[in-house]
Amino acid sequence: MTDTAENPLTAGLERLPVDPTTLTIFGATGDLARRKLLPALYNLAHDGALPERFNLIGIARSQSSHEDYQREAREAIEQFSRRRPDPAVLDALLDRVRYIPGSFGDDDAYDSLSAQLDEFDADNGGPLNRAFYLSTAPAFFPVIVEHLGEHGLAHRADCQVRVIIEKPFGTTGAEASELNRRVLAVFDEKQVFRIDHYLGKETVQNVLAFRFANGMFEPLWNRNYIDHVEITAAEEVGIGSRAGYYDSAGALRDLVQNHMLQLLCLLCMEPPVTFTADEVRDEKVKVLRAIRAPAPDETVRAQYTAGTVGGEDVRGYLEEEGVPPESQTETFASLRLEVDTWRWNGVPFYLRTGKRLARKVTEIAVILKPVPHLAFAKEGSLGVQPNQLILHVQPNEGVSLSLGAKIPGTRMVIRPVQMEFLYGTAFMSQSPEAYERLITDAMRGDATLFTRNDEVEAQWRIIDPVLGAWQRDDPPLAHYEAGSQGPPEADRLLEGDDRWRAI
Ligand SMILES: NC(=O)C1=CN([C@@H]2O[C@H](COP(=O)(O)OP(=O)(O)OC[C@H]3O[C@@H](n4cnc5c(N)ncnc54)[C@H](OP(=O)(O)O)[C@@H]3O)[C@@H](O)[C@H]2O)C=CC1
Ligand SMILES: O=C1O[C@H](COP(=O)(O)O)[C@@H](O)[C@H](O)[C@H]1O
Repeated sequence: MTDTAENPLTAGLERLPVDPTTLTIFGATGDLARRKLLPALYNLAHDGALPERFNLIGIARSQSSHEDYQREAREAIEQFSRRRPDPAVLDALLDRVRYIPGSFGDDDAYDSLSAQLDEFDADNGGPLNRAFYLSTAPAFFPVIVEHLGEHGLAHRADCQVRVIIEKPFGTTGAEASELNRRVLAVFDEKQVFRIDHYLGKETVQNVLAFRFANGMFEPLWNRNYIDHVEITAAEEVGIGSRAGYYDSAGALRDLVQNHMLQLLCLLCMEPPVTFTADEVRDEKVKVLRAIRAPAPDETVRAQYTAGTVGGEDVRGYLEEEGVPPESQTETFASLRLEVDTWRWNGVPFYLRTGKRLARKVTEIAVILKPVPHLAFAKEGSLGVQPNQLILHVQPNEGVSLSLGAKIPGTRMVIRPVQMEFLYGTAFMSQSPEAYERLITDAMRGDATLFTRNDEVEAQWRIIDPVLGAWQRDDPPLAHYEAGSQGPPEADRLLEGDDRWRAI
């Protein structure tokens, strides 16, 4: 694979202009900053996609100096970057990094931040745009936002100020509304960029390209031709060292409320007139509003027990470090949803996600209705199956379509074959990480791939009743062996609609 910049098929496409910016990461020593944000910034620098005048400020609790933090950032980039770092690019990036030790609730930290921002402005010959990335535990989101407001850092007449907020955005609809209220008391909605990193994935954006750049699928894209849809986000990994967060979240909040509902929105939304932030998000909100919350018997929740994943014995969820021995938290969630619109009425959408499943796979499988009549002899048509269109989000990014084809020979015997588009071979390039795209878009002020306040609240409106029922043990928690296809209870949801595709 060639680098994007050197690839004739993609050259020149990455460099949309970004105004000079100072990016501040709150939680700069944390797991997300180290594994994703710093490497994304390096890769943007490598591609020449950062503004010429770009500076980075890290804030966290640890008492480090600028030099210590630059060293930590170098190590994180060397360990996690998708590319082997070029020393010259890395040195130039780190040279513009500063660190402020301090507590998020402490006014001194914001005074130091304000002074450092002014210093960067002065060094760069004038005011730079400011982006504040809240890569912290959610409890700090309102604290930081309010301190930014109190210290006069939320609005500036001479530059753009933006705030990027990590997930989870609330743990219930009520919390999300309250958080929106507190954030929007300080910032205007157009300054706010709520991250859902799935929207930064190339293959997720390709759902829109696939639907709205190809005329041939639109006539089929409705209840007349589509039988049902399966959306899977399966992971091999367990919860790692994130028990503190995960045990209070669970799979429904962690992946369904955000990433999976976003996939569903992109799949179901009506075409926007133009590809602008508010038009795209208006259409997504309409989809969310058309989904009624599922009844308890249209949901499955389950927890993994010990098993084998990728040939390695792994422990069960209750044995994971930091998980309370009685925990009822689900590590697998599955829902049956319907989108009550003219286009989709009666089409079931099945969602499933889980940790410690057989392999990592995220895909959208659109299963079309069977042909109305088979003219072929019975034995020849045994292999005829409804067409399946699979949007492979990860891995093996691409799209495949199953077709019935005649097996070569003297008899009319049919079996399914695959037509495939693979990103790797079609574009001969490695896709950028989601955070590369999202950080650039936020610095450019393009909110198309970020969730709006009403959107996030509409997502919770679907999830809240499920959480309520699950708290009442309805349905009871099921179990599945690590490394398996998930709990057998999930098959019950699909009754009459085939079987889940194998993970
Ligand atoms: N990690 C991941 O893979 C993902 C994380 N997210 C979200 O990103 C956010 C950050 O997650 P993650 O990086 O994992 O969290 P971590 O716990 O690893 O990092 C938290 C950061 O906040 C700092 N911090 C904590 N308390 C304070 C305080 N009182 N004052 C100042 N600094 C403080 C820590 O500083 P110090 O180390 O110096 O104590 C550290 O830099 C969360 O909202 C999470 O949900 C979203 C998707 C994936
Ligand atoms: O947001 C999250 O996503 C990851 C999965 O992301 P992916 O890009 O690897 O598909 C998940 O592991 C994590 O629990 C969740 O918080």
